[in-house]
Amino acid sequence: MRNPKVDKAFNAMKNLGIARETVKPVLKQLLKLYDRNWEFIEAENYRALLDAIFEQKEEKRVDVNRIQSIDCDGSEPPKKNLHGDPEEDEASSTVDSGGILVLNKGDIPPPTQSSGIPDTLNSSAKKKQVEPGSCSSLHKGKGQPSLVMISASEKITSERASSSSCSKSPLVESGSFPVDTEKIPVRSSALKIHSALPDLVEGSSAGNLSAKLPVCDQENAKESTSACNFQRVEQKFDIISSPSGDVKLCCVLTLEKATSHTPDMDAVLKLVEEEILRLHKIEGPPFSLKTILEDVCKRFCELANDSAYQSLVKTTSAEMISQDIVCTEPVANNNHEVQDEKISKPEPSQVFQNGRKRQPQLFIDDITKGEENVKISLVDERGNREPPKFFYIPKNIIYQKAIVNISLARISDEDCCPACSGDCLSSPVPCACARVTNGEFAYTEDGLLDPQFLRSCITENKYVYCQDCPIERAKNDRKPEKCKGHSVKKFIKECWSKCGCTTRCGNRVVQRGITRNLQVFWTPEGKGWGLRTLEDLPKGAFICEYVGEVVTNTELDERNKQSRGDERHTYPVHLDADWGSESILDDDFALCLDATNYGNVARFINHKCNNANLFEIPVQVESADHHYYHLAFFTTQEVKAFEELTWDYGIDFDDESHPIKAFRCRCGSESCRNKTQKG
Ligand SMILES: C[S@@+](CC[C@H](N)C(=O)[O-])C[C@H]1O[C@@H](n2cnc3c(N)ncnc32)[C@H](O)[C@@H]1O
Repeated sequence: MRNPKVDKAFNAMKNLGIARETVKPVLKQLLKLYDRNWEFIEAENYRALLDAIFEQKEEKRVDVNRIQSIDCDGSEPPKKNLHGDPEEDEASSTVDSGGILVLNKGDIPPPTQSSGIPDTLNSSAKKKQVEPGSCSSLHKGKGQPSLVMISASEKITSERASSSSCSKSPLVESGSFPVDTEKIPVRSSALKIHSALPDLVEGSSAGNLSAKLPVCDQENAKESTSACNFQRVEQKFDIISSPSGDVKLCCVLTLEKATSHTPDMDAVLKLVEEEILRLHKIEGPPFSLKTILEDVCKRFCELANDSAYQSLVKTTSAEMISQDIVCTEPVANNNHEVQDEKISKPEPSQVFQNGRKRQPQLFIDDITKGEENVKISLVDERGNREPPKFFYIPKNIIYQKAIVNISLARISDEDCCPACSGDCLSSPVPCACARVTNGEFAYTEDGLLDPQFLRSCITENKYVYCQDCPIERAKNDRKPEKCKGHSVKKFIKECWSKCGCTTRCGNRVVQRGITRNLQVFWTPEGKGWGLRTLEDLPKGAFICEYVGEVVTNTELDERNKQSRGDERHTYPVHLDADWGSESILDDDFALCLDATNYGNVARFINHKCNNANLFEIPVQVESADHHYYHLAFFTTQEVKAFEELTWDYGIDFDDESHPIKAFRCRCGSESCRNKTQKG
C-alpha cells in the first residue's frame, strides 16, 4: 500500500516543477535521516525536502554555465505535459543543471503596439513546454521554435550554492526543472515581454546579464508590499532572443519564503514605476517600466542580430577593457551553444567607450571599397541615416580642365635623388629632396613629422596677399574686394619615382596612403558625419590627404552657381599655398579640390575653430611646383582612440559674401569664431 504522504510530497514538488524522479532519491534519504518522521519533512511546505533537493543539485552541478534548450513550440507534440497528468511529468527529471524560467501568456499584460513586436507573436501565444537538455531541438530550423538559454553565471551560482546551504530557504533556480511559472508564481518572478515566440531559426542567441536585484523579504511583504525589506543579493537577469526578433527578458528572484498568491504583473510594474518616479523625479513623456523593459529587449535583439555590430566591436581598442561596461551580447556558435567565456569575460572588443554599449544602426564595413590599405568603416550608432552619397577615390582625379603637369622631365635633379639607395633617412647627408625643408627631412625614422618642423608649420603664420585674388573674384567678379590673405605653408617634398631610394624610404609617407585605423561616424553634436580614429595616435602622425576632383576656379564657380550653397556638404579646398607668388592668377589656372561627389575620407573631417588635432601641410610628390600639390593632414597632438579628428577650415564666419554659406559652427571650442551662431 502506497503511503499517501509520499504522493503528497511528490505533488507538492511537482507544483514547484520538480519531477518525481528528482524528488524520489532525495525523499528516500530524508526519510532515512529523519527516521521516517514526516513532520520534519512536511514542515513549512516541504522546506527540508526542497533544501535537500537543491543541495543535491548544487553538488551535482559540474558545468555551472551550461546551456539549456527549451522547446517552445506549442505545435510540436510535447514530450512533457506540465499541466497534465502528474505521471507524464516524470520524464523531466533530467534537469539537474541550471536553466531558466519560461513564462506563459497571462503572466504580464500583452505588449503594447509600441513595443515593435508584431501582433502575431502575441496571438500565437501558447503554453510553452520546457525540455531541458534537449539540445537536438535547437537544430530543427524554421518553424521549429527553440531557444538557446544560458544559465546563471558562475558567480551567481556559487552564491546560490551558499545561500541554499545556509539559509534553509527553498530555492527555485531557473531552469533547473521544467517549470510552469503559473504554478510557482512568486518564488521565481519573471517578466515576460513577449508572450509567444515566432518561428525561430537556427542560430538562436541568448544573453545573460548579471544584475544586482533586490530580493523582497516575504515576511514583511505580507504586511505591506511597499514595506518590502529589500536585501541586495546577486541575482539573475536573462535576456533570451532568437534571430527572428523575439526577445524575452527574464528576471529570476529568489525569495526567502514562498508566498501565498501571485501578484498581478500590472500591479508589480505600477509599484516599481511609482518607486522610480519618486526616486528619480523623471519628467517628460509618461514613464512606463514596461516600455523600458520592451526597449531593453528590442535593443538586445538589434544588437544580437547585427553582424555589423560584430565588425564594429572588432575594431575597438584593446585598452577599452579597462572601462567599465561589459557587453553581454550573446555569441552563439554554429552549434547553437553560447560560449560562457565570452559572456562572463568579454573580449576587449566588446567593451565600449564611456561605459556605453554601442548600437550601430548603420554600419558600412569599408567605405573605401578596398581602395585604401586599410578598411574605413562608417557607423551611425544612434540612428539610421542614409549613408553619404559620394564616390570614394583614394587619389585626386582631374575633373576636366585643370592643368596638372606631371612629367619626369619637369622634375629637375635638384628635386629628386637618383643617386640614393635604400632609405634616405638613414643616409648621413640628407638628399636633394630635403632641400625644400631646409636640408632636413620633415619625417622622423618613426614615420612621424619632425616635432620641430610641425611646430614651425603651426606657429609661423605668414600670409601672402594676391593682387587680384581668385577667391574675392569668385565672390564678386565685378568689384572684387582686396585679398584677405593666404597663409604661407611650409612644403614637404617626398622622394618619388625619379629617386633611387626604395618605396620603403622614410621620406615617403603621404604617397603610401592611409595606414591608421579610422572610422566615419555620425557626430552627436549636429555636425553631420565626422572622422575619428580607432587607435591612439601619436603627435605628428599622417592621417590622410584631402582628396577630391581637381577643378579650376572657373569650374568651381560654375558648380557653386548650380547648387544652392546650403545644399553642399563639403568645402572645396583651394590649393592656394603659393598664390601670393603669382602676380595674377587666372581662374582657369588656379586649382581647387572638390570632394563633394568624389573624395576620400578627408571629406568627413569637421572643422574646429581652436586646437584642432589635425593640421594640413602641402606635400609635393610627383611634381615639384607649388601649383598642384597634395594636402596632407597630420596630428598636432596625441589623439586618443575614438576622438574625433578635426581641422581648422580657416573659415571667416562673418564673411557673408562667401559663395558657400558658412554653417553654424558646433565645434564646441571656447574660442569658437562663430560667435553670432547664425544660420
Ligand atoms: C568637409 S564636410 C565635413 C563632413 C560633414 N560633416 C558631412 O556630414 O559630410 C564640411 C561640412 O560639415 C559640417 N561641419 C563641419 N564642421 C562643423 C562644425 N564645427 N559645426 C557644424 N557643422 C560642421 C558643415 O555642414 C560643413 O559644411
